[in-house]
Amino acid sequence: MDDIFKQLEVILEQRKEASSESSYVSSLYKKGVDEILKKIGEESAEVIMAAKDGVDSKIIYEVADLWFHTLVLLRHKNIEVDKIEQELSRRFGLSGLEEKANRNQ
Ligand SMILES: N=c1c2ncn([C@@H]3O[C@H](COP(=O)(O)OP(=O)(O)OP(=O)(O)O)[C@@H](O)[C@H]3O)c2ncn1[C@@H]1O[C@H](COP(=O)(O)O)[C@@H](O)[C@H]1O
Repeated sequence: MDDIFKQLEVILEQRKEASSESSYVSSLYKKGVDEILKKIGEESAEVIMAAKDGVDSKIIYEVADLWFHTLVLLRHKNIEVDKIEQELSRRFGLSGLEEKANRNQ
């Protein structure tokens, strides 16, 4: 699962050098962080509307759009996906869930 995030991370880094005419991501970088944040806002609203509609396929589609644009933001800020994984792992450990999960294995 996290493999796709890592693969996308590589492509999103490469897009910093690409021409904006051929690449959506490159054009977003060129428009600047406010445009990336705007997309995240729009995609968040679309996730909410999809969840209200209650159609699973729409929710999946919109969450993919939201996660994708969040990955673009992270790459723009040079924050690695690993850092998010580490933060979630830290919280998992803090909550004692890790211990419980290990006990149930
Ligand atoms: N996963 C995605 C991805 N998900 C969503 N999008 C784009 O994000 C935009 C979402 O915007 P909206 O939901 O508002 O939909 P829209 O109305 O069609 O788009 P707009 O006209 O509003 O921009 C669309 O233009 C989608 O094409 C993506 N664009 C690219 N990728 C990945 O990023 C890689 C690099 O993309 P390029 O930079 O385009 O080569 C690709 O190989 C893909 O793997």
